[in-house]
Amino acid sequence: AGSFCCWNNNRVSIPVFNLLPTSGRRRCCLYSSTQGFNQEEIRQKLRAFPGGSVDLLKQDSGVAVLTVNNPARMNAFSGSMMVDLEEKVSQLENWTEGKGLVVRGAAETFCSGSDLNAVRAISSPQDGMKMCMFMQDALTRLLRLPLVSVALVEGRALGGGAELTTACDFRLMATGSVIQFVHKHMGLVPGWGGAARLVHIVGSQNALKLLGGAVKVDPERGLDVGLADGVLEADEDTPGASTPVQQAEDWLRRYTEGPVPVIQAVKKVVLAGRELPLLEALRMEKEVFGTVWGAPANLQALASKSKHK
Ligand SMILES: CCC(=O)SCCNC(=O)CCNC(=O)[C@H](O)C(C)(C)COP(=O)(O)OP(=O)(O)OC[C@H]1O[C@@H](n2cnc3c(N)ncnc32)[C@H](O)[C@@H]1OP(=O)(O)O
Repeated sequence: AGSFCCWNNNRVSIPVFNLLPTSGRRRCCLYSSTQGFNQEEIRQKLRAFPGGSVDLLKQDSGVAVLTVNNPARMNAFSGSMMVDLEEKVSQLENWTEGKGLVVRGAAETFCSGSDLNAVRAISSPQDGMKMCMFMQDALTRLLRLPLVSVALVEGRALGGGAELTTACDFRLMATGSVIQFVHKHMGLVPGWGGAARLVHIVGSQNALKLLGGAVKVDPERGLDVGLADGVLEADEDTPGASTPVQQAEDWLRRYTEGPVPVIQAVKKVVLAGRELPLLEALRMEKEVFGTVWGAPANLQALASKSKHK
């Protein structure tokens, strides 16, 4: 109880996430050893390609900032950064006070995908698939966090960087930024789950256009196809103007304002609706409903006789 399953390939059932209670959440992997997935072995292989970091700042406001930090390589993901990412996702899975998450890149650019130096060194299909499973697992768990997440896209989000934006609930694009699934130009397709998520976000027709054409998506086009949820205007000339991260946090506030259990419950019911067949989603909704019905926020709202004008 308290979790549900998906991925019945090879008759393996994988817990998706735990709903009750929020504390002591169990970490779960998308793949198991039956599919050749040994997380510790892959971690060790990835650590052989160091450089950069993925940094997590958890704030008292309940909104965390996750920064992809490798500016010398336009925030490309080294192997050790993939391990960092997975570790930071684990920390967020256990963050009971969390409500929101901003995912960004250091030095005013988002992420240029996987580090091509590492890619060259692990170009065997077997190793590539292991890296792919590791990143699919980390990014699926990122999207399934009971936090409302937004990718703050400044500069470029290329290849795996574009895939990372799809592992957030929302995407905010800064003026002049570009999201581009450049995989076709690299003789590849997305492997970090980016294609599957893109279809959910923009529909299969648009996904085919964006992947098949390796289209440069600027903010205008992003809004048009539904990949972007908002555009941040540059405001460098105004003294005291808020930074892009502050702007992203302000934008997110409309969804994260309120008690932690309620915000987390909202994300959970939406996630259930997005990932589960209807009957299972309805059951899950009932379970989550049970956690908020008669809970302090609900009782307080009833006592205050609030009107929704
Ligand atoms: C999952 C599949 C994948 O993600 S495959 C990887 C997809 N990504 C790419 O192919 C990105 C290739 N890089 C580029 O197109 C350009 O570097 C971009 C990002 C447009 C930036 O161009 P520009 O502003 O001219 O800077 P630059 O090329 O001089 O780059 C600065 C330094 O960063 C490096 N860099 C950039 N991207 C990567 C990467 N993905 N892996 C490793 N290094 C990368 C560049 O090589 C350059 O380094 P250096 O200064 O020459 O030492």
